[in-house]
Amino acid sequence: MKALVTGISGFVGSHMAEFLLHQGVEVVGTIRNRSRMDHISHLRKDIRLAECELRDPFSVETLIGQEKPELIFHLAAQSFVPTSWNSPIDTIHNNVAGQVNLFEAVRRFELPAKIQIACSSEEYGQVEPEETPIRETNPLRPLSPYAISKVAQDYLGYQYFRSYGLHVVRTITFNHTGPRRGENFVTSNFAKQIVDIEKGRKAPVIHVGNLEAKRDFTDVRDVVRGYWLALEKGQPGENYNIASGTCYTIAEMLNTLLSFSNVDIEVQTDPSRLRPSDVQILLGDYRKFNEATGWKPEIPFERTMQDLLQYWRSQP
Ligand SMILES: C[C@H]1O[C@H](OP(=O)(O)OP(=O)(O)OC[C@H]2O[C@@H](n3cnc4c(=O)[nH]c(N)nc43)[C@H](O)[C@@H]2O)[C@@H](O)[C@@H](O)C1=O
Repeated sequence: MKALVTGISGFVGSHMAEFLLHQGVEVVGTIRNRSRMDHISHLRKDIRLAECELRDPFSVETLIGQEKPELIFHLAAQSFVPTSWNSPIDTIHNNVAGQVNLFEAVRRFELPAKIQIACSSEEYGQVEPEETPIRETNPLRPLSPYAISKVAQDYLGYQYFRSYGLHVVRTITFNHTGPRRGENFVTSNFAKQIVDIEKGRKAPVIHVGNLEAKRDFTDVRDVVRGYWLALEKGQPGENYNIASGTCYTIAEMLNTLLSFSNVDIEVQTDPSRLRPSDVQILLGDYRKFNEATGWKPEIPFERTMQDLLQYWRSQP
């Protein structure tokens, strides 16, 4: 069995590759010439890398024609919400055109591949507290250009299934974190600041944005197991929430991290970390996915937070 992982050098891509190798699957991953390789350096002898610019139809067609994978995990994306306000067109182009190119190449070669696409809980956007836990039937009220790009990816998945019968399974993943999470994202950002304080590299002040927002965090290792199950047991054309079913305020998440450290810190709001509009609450209902695949989260939030701190402590 051969799997293609787009964005293999990224946070989720590297965990996906590890999971697939454990299943005995042959792994090919896409990178770009500016990709950082540190997340996959330990896997280099076990995986194959292909340079591919997903925004370039020719590049994607060449890759798909050469590799003809049976499974595709489409994880490559511009995934940081604040960047999408600074460069909205780039985010939309990158995320949407990349996926269209992939679908068109699969279609052109009539490849019977199963394709998982990484959609996002950001698509739900403005959710009222009484509308939680969020089901797949909730309305979509996206609040950022990133969220718009994910709505487009999501509905393109639906449309290519309906129009051409592509085996597309849409996973709507809520926040996920764990070792190797990029330092821009809130869990890693706070964990790294704590470790910098522990190591005496930084004054004991943590800079934060909106601490009131509520997020539903799943461990990345549970998420990639979900992506595998989505292709093994999920129905083509369907969408599935992948979530923990519990949410914390960002302040609670910070306190959990701090409970595993002995630094004394001051918390300071940095206005540049506040967003033009922030999704206030994301709390997912994963029953549909559980019924289809048997998936449920296994790694407790506290362990994820501990592992994340350990990751940053182990970095030079
Ligand atoms: C499902 C979804 O999940 C992620 O999107 P996100 O929720 O925007 O993730 P984040 O870690 O940037 O922010 C989480 C919350 O934390 C608040 N917050 C407070 N203070 C800071 C802060 O200092 N930095 C950051 N980054 N956020 C902060 C911030 O305002 C927001 O309310 C991506 O994986 C995305 O790709 C995706 O699909």
